[in-house]
Amino acid sequence: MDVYDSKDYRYARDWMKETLRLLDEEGHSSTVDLSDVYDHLSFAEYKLGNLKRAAHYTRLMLQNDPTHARAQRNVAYFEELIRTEPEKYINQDDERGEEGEGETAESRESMTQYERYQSLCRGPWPLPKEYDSELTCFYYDNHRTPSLVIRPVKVEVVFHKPRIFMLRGILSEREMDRLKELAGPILKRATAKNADSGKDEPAHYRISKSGWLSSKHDPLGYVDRIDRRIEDFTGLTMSTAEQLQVVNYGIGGHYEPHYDFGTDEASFTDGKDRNRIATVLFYLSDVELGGATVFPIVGARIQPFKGDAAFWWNLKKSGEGDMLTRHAGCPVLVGTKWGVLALRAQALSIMLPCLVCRETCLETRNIINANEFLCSLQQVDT
Ligand SMILES: O=C(O)CCC(=O)C(=O)O
Ligand SMILES: [Fe+2]
Repeated sequence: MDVYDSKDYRYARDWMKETLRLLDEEGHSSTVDLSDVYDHLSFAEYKLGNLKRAAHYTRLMLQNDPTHARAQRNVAYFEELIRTEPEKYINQDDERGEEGEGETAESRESMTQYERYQSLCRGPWPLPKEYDSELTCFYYDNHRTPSLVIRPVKVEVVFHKPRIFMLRGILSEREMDRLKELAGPILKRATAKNADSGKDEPAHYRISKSGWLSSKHDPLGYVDRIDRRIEDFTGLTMSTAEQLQVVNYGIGGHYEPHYDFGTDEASFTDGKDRNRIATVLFYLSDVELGGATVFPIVGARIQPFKGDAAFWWNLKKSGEGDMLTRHAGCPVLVGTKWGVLALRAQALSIMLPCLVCRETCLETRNIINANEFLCSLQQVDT
């Protein structure tokens, strides 16, 4: 019961419910104790804040074993909490009853964030009707950079709020092979910042291997060339960008919903005054099953296609984080997933006046480009 021991109660609940389903389908099992399953299920629901369900499973446990003293005490305890503090203990999950019924637009509305993530990982949601006439595709060049003029980027707008762009066929087979080759020796279990300790540590919500690609280790110049291509089409300077990050997910690998921009004050007050304005996520592989990139708040879903990249702005023109950009990498079910992340940071103090008013930034090359890109791709604040 790894998920249970690691306090991953949502998954623990899913496993327990699957056990119940199998017991129901296959009849009695000599190895699985039904009371034990209800006991774990009840505790998981309790930890998830669903007291009505927790009480329900404990009652089922009592049906199986009416003398179970702890179960008797727990039912009384849950009932007392539901009676005295319903606003605290009856949440959306409880009100909706058991999940698993067919999804509708309405039921999606009332899902928790995490359930939206899970649902989108299972399959796409229909796009809002008003998108029909708005999703477009076009070739993009900036009329200036020779490599772009010769080979414009094929852009497809796949979502509007927030704007999500797909850059089709942006990497060649040779480039992708080279990136994977460079990644081989540097891939390590990915880490994330632990909010309590402030340290980078492996985390259950991010299961993958990753590594930073330095152009120093690439005498053939592939990394530099890709970095420059990003600079050319976004206009965002490489000088404040992070190194390219290769990510590799095996079966079950995933990255739960998060923001790419810094949400804490420290991101703005560490003297650097910068934040991750945009994300480019290159896909170096197709994924046989699973592995989509999803945006649970807005219901967007991107299926990885080898050679394509997804691009979105993390910050609004005001420099504030765009809260609609919360996104996740879904669990890979069959196959492996390779990606390269290019996170672009921009010093906000010099960027903001330029994004608001084009005329004020004529001297700064990268800023002018960023502004043009914003305009030409009709970046809109939401
Ligand atoms: O793998 C994905 O689809 C998303 C990865 C991601 O969001 C990240 O690494 O920040
Ligand atoms: Fe991300």
